[in-house]
Parts: sequence; C-alpha cells; structure tokens
Amino acid sequence: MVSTERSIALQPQFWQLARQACLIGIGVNTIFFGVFLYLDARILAWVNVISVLMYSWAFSAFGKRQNTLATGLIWTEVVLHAALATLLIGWDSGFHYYLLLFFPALAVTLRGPMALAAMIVQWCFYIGLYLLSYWYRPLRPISDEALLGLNFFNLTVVVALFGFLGFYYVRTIKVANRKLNTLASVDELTQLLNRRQVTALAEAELARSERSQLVASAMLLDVDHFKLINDVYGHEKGDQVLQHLAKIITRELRQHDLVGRWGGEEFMVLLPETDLSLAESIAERLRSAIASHAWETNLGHDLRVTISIGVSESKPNETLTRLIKRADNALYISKDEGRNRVTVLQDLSKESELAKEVSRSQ
Ligand SMILES: Nc1nc2c(ncn2[C@@H]2O[C@H](COP(=O)(O)OP(=O)(O)OP(=O)(O)O)[C@@H](O)[C@H]2O)c(=O)[nH]1
Repeated sequence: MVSTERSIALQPQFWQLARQACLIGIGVNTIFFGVFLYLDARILAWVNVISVLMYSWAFSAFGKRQNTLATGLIWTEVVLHAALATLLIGWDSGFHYYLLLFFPALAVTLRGPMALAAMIVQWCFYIGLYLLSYWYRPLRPISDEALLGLNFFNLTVVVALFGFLGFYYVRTIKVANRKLNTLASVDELTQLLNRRQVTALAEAELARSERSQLVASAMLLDVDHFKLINDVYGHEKGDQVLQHLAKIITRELRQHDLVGRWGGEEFMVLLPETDLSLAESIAERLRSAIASHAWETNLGHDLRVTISIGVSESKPNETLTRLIKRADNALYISKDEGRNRVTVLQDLSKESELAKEVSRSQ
C-alpha cells in the first residue's frame, strides 16, 4: 500500500478504515504477546511488542495524515511478522494469511501496472516463504495443538478483515452511485433539477394526470434583460441572482410541484392537478414575489429583477413537448408585451395564430 497520486485521491474514509485496522493490529498483537509468553516462544512475544509499537506509530501517522508513512509501517510489520513467524514456528501457524490482505489493497491503492508489479512481488514472496517452510523445519517448533489454535485464530481475523474490506467497498460504490445520480439530475448552480431530470419527471407526472383524468399546468419563466444584469453587475452577480431566484421559486411552490432549470436564465415548472386559472394565480404570485425582491449590489443601489412567465394547461393525450411549446408561446407574448408579466394560453385558435406569428418573427 505505497502512496501514489491515486492513493492520495482515495476517499478519507479509506484512511479512516486503515486507521481502525491499526487498532485491530494493536489488539491482536497484544493477545499474541500473551499467547507466545505462555507458549514460551519469547522471540515471537518480543516481535509482538515491536508490532504493537509499529501499529501505534501507524495509527498516530494516519491521524496526522502521513498516509504513506503509516501504510509503509503496516506493510513492513505484516511482511516481517509473517516471515519470522513462518520460519520460527512453521507455515501451519497461519501468519502468512495476513499477506493475502495486501492483494486487494494493492489493487486499490496503486495504478494498474504498478499494482500488477507489486502483486507479482508479493506473490513471489508468498510462494518463497511457503517453499522455505516446506524445505526447512521450523527453527522454534511449538505443539501441534498450539499450531492449530493459532491457525484458526489467524484465519478468523483475516476472514473478518476481508469481510470489512468487502463491506467498505460496497458502501463506497453506493455512495459514489448516489453522487453520480445527483450530478446527473441536479443543476450545479441552482441545485434545481436539471432539464433532463425535470423533463423525465414531468413526463411521468403528465402520464399520471392523464390516467387519473386530471389536468396539469406548465410554466416557463424567463428572467428579463438578464444579459444586462450580467453586463452591468458581472457574471458572478448574475449567478447569485439565478441561485436566489431558484430559492424564491421553490419557496413559493407546493412540495409536489416540479421545478427545474430549463436553460441559462429560464426555469420550467410543472404543476400537477392544477388548472389554468389556478396556475395563472400561482404564476402571478411568483412574478410579484420576484419583482418585489431587492438584491443588494456594490454600486450603491438595489437591483430589481423581473421575470416573464408563460402558462399552459394540459389537454387530453398531449405530450409534454406540446404543453411546453404552448407555455413557450405564452412566454413570447409576455416578453413581447413589455415583460414582467404572466400570459396564459387558453384558446386553440389564438394559439395557432400565435404560433404563426412566432415562427414569422424568429
Ligand atoms: N451569470 C449567468 N449568466 C447566464 C447563465 N446562463 C446564461 N446566462 C446569460 O443570460 C443571458 C441571456 O440573454 P438573452 O437571451 O439575450 O436574454 P435577456 O437578456 O434576458 O433578454 P430577454 O429574455 O429578452 O428579456 C446571456 O447573456 C447569457 O450569457 C448563467 O448560468 N449565469
């Protein structure tokens, strides 16, 4: 587990987990200290004292974010401990199991070719240790019963650590997936739903309304002369205005209404179970809340921001695209008639006339 660019980028929880593993190392080696004293294997008892010191050092190094030093200490401890115990009391003591833990750890912390190279070295070391213990008798043999007990204990600890690693990675993947889902569905600036997500949810809502024979209404809201706000007060102020507008719109709507950022300075709202006259009054409430809000500026006066809104009501078997097209046409009228106003499109003849007018003027 040598530190590289990639290991630095690992999640802090990974280092937290490694730090907790140091505590397990301290606990396990303290138990071993007692066991080896009891078995009169004094060299190994002293090795355990050194191991406890190394894990304590690694624990403290993780606390100071010296992750490379800490992982180096753990690696050295495990490799030396496994080698010494195997040579002194034999392969059957099961201390070599701990070396296996490094294979997934290397795969995670190192880059592809480095990880592969490190795994090959680790594997050669493992096989080398096995062959040595096969060819030579243990230097300080202990009883078969003691060997069996140690083997079971070591196997249990290693299996538990593999289990923890598994849980950690499953949790990490879940958290990453949740983040990806949020990134894919939320607009970063305003934290509203992005266009893709609000479209998907609005389509589902429209289908639900259709099944229940209810109407829904759509609104398109566009900030008036937003280019001028950017030009006069700066892009950053423009961003702040958009963020705050998103908050006002959300605050003024009901919980089950859908609101998303439709484009640069344009928002889309879908109001389930809402007919045109109710939608119009909601739109008017929004317009007036925004028009009455004063933004502080660094030019010694407050900034006033207004929005124009177009509203449309769903018709049987209508697609979302069609519903929004009508709201867009209504928005065009609001802009054309002087801005800071709400327009609803009700009758179809007016709509088709307008559609022609819009296409002529675009
Ligand atoms: N600050 C900021 N500006 C943006 C963002 N997205 C789009 N804009 C700007 O919004 C402006 C929109 O300008 P126009 O389409 O001309 O519309 P307008 O100035 O609002 O005029 P009307 O809509 O006709 O009232 C452009 O200058 C874009 O650069 C954004 O995320 N942040």
